[in-house]
Amino acid sequence: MAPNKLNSPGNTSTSCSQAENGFVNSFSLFPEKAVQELLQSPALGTDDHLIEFSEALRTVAKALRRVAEGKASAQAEATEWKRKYELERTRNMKIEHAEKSCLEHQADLDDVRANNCARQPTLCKEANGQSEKCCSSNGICSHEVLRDGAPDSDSKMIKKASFKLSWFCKGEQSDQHKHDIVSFERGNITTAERSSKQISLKWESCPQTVLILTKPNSVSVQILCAEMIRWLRQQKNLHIYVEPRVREELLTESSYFNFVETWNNDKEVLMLHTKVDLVVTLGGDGTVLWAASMFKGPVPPIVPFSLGSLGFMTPFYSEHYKECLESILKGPIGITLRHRLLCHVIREAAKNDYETEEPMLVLNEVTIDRGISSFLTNLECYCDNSFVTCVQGDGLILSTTSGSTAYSLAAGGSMVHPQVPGILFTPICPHSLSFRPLIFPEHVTLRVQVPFNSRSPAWASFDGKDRKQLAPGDALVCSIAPWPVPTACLVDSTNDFLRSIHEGLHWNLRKTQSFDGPRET
Ligand SMILES: NC(=O)c1ccc[n+]([C@@H]2O[C@H](COP(=O)([O-])OP(=O)(O)OC[C@H]3O[C@@H](n4cnc5c(N)ncnc54)[C@H](O)[C@@H]3O)[C@@H](O)[C@H]2O)c1
Ligand SMILES: Nc1ncnc2c1ncn2[C@@H]1O[C@H](COP(=O)(O)OP(=O)(O)OP(=O)(O)O)[C@@H](O)[C@H]1O
Repeated sequence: MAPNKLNSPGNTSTSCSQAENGFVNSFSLFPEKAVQELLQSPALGTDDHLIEFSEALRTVAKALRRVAEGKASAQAEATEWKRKYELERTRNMKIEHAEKSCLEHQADLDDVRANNCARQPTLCKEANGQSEKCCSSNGICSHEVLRDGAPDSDSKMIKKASFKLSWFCKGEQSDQHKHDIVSFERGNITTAERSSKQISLKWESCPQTVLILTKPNSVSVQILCAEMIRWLRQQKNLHIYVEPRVREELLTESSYFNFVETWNNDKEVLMLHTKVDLVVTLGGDGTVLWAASMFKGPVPPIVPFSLGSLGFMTPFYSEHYKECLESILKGPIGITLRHRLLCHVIREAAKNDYETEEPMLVLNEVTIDRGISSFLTNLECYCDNSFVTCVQGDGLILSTTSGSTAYSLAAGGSMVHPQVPGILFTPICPHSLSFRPLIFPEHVTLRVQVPFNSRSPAWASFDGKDRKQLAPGDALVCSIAPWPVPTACLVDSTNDFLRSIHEGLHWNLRKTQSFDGPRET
């Protein structure tokens, strides 16, 4: 009989194995459910037309699924092109800047240096020794020019300090970032020296402008901030930038702080990276996240002072700020290059694939969760257009390795050294016993799609902030951003990371077993 044909073991097992693999999709669910409901009705159970109707619906569902997959793949491709375009634009801008700086550099250098050295005799000795190497083909140089009509009369034009990054491999210094090179000479596959050992930043000209970012509503932070500004101005003659809120607080305390600079609008914030040589944060990890979020492109080196309860990214002790800053301003500085994720929300309602919202950059993670809804999230995940899985649970965390000790860790993800390039894929309370977290390599593009049959919308949040609703059909596409966050190390990136998990998490703390007991003979 026809209903038996539908309920035949063959048919049931096919739909079951699809469901187990997470392949049941938004379109195929509706017709099956509808048909089952119809079949449950005794009056219609034997109607052959219904069977035909259900098959027709299945065909339509299949076609719709193909359309959805095609659209998703086009979206991912468009995002990838957009990313490549942004990379190319950044690269061209860098080349343009470098060329411009090289020309101006020679002419201006003597002038500016003479000025600066008069103010900072000790700092410049070393930098002057390095100046000839500036713009050399080895290492990465940085010079940006500020023409802002700054209030200070002697600073009509402040040259952003240039620096060079070098990678230390096997205790030796290497000017160039060594990429992993696979050799296959005579049929033997070997890899060259691994890249990205300790990274060292050496100033080629003196840092002149410091941005200080502070955790709000903290008296101890306010006091330290004022003290640090006085010291940086009086002892180092540096230009200081703070947030508008902090400038107001400082001026309420004393008119002495009139020289402290700030910005008036978001446009000026976007240009901060061209003015600031160094960022100092006073707070906890949240203040480092805040600092990173202010830079939508390149980020100046950040020196994070610890004034919170937990500090995974804040290795510097505020009590010793003078010694720390002396040594940072002099250089060289150990650097942890922390990767960020570039996230695009792509709306189903968008008229074309290029109509995307402003991309978001995260240093820790982007979380897609169920928000206040009591339903399971249902998220289809793809990696470079290959189906990964369907997340049914409270949500999913896509985390950087720096964020691996934050929310991802609490959701069962592994802790990963921040210098490892990769994207952690960590489910939140998955309703499945076998959903272990994954780590993807740095070059992939991940896409998380809310299927059309989802019972509720999902919510994306970026480093725990800026929640955005994802309606059925909307997707979040994310990949590693081209602008990492360079944070200064107290010792080096490995030592700082291990110290943070030992001190912050008491990782693997256990009383040592005593010698006094049974022994293997
Ligand atoms: N269940 C959880 O563990 C949980 C839940 C929500 C958010 N978070 C984390 O909080 C972060 C936002 O931090 P915030 O300070 O603005 O909010 P917050 O003030 O709520 O602090 C969250 C805590 O996470 C810690 N933290 C932040 N980044 C970290 C990192 N990279 N490694 C280890 N610990 C880290 C902070 O020190 C702080 O103790 C989010 O990015 C997310 O990772 C964690
Ligand atoms: N300059 C800032 N402006 C606005 N918000 C900020 C700023 N700096 C930090 N925050 C926010 O304040 C919150 C607390 O900051 P932070 O984590 O640095 O301090 P904390 O909570 O005392 O540290 P810990 O979590 O280690 O105890 C975070 O949510 C962060 O995003």
